[in-house]
Amino acid sequence: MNEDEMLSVGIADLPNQRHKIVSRNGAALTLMLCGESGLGKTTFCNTLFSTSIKPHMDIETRRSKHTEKSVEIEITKAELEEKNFHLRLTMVDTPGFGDFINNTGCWESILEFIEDQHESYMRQDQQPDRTKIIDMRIHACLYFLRPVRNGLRPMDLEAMKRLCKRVNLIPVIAKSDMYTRRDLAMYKTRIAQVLDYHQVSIYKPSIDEGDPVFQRQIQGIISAMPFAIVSSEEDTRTADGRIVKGRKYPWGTVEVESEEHCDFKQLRNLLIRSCMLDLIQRTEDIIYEQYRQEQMQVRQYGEPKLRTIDNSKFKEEEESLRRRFTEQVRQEEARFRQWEQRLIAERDNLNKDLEAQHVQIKQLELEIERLKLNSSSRKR
Ligand SMILES: Nc1nc2c(ncn2[C@@H]2O[C@H](COP(=O)(O)OP(=O)(O)OP(=O)(O)O)[C@@H](O)[C@H]2O)c(=O)[nH]1
Repeated sequence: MNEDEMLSVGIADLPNQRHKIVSRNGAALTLMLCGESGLGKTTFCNTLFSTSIKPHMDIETRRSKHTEKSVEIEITKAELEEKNFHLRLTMVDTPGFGDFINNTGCWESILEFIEDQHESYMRQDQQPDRTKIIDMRIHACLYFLRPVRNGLRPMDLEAMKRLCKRVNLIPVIAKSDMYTRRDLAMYKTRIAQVLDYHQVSIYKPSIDEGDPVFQRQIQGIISAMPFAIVSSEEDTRTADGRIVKGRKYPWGTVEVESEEHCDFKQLRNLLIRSCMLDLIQRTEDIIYEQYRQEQMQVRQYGEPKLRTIDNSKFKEEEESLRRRFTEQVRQEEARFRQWEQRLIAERDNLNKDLEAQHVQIKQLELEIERLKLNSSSRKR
């Protein structure tokens, strides 16, 4: 035993114990992919984990989904292992999101799903036996963007405004190989400005003050936000003969992993290497805690969740039904009013006839009276 060991009580060994526990238990990460169809969500997911976790949707299913007019929730689970560390991964896709001409409120079913996971966890946490808790709380929502001249489409802004309160929101510019360097830089600046102006709080990793290497890494990640990504499941050969994941064009190869070409590497660092624990911890300590506190203020123990958000698609249908019903009632009322007026007019006519006949009878009666008087005076 050296002098240092003799003097210390052993607290410094705690990180090693922690490391052993975490290595043994592995981790569970739940990611949500949000964004309109065809922006490369499936490709990104498979590129990120270098396996075919998510199958691509075939054209026919994609086409039929476009006519369904609803946002679905599609869950894919996978177990990944690297150097004896197990990651239980859950990917939540949202087919149908933002795919329609009128996308009003399409974020609501997604928001409801996210809140339902907090709710489900809260309910299980209130039970006496908490050994079998199923935790599907979303640790990060990757929001795939198709940028426009002034930064963001109104729908994306509205959706992100709501999502950022319930989940670690990470906006990404999808298929960034489609834009020139200049346009991409402009989009990045504008998106950041718009998000800032509208107070959409996107996820920012916390910087560990003590570790300068880690600090530099995190600063690199933050400065790359919003990430502009390129994904590809294909291996391609570069001009200098390397085999890389990339997209081949007549003018050259876009390398997924090159920081010169896109921010894929920074995003992967954030999600898997540097900030996975921070994402999980922030979900638990800040986002879930806020949800729990809000609910506890308006509900009593065991009371079901107040469903303030109804699916807007149903709301629209309900509204149009209500309008149709009101219109039908209005038409029927007008028909009855006409019918009533006709009846009243007919009654008035009949009354007039009756009155005329009454007058006629009275005259005849008078005539009879007069004739009677005449005949009796003649007899006398
Ligand atoms: N240029 C370019 N194309 C991409 C990129 N990522 C994916 N793609 C292509 O875009 C098409 C759609 O990709 P998917 O990954 O199926 O898109 P998705 O968002 O999952 O679409 P849905 O399955 O309809 O929800 C495929 O042909 C991909 O090869 C990218 O970064 N750049």
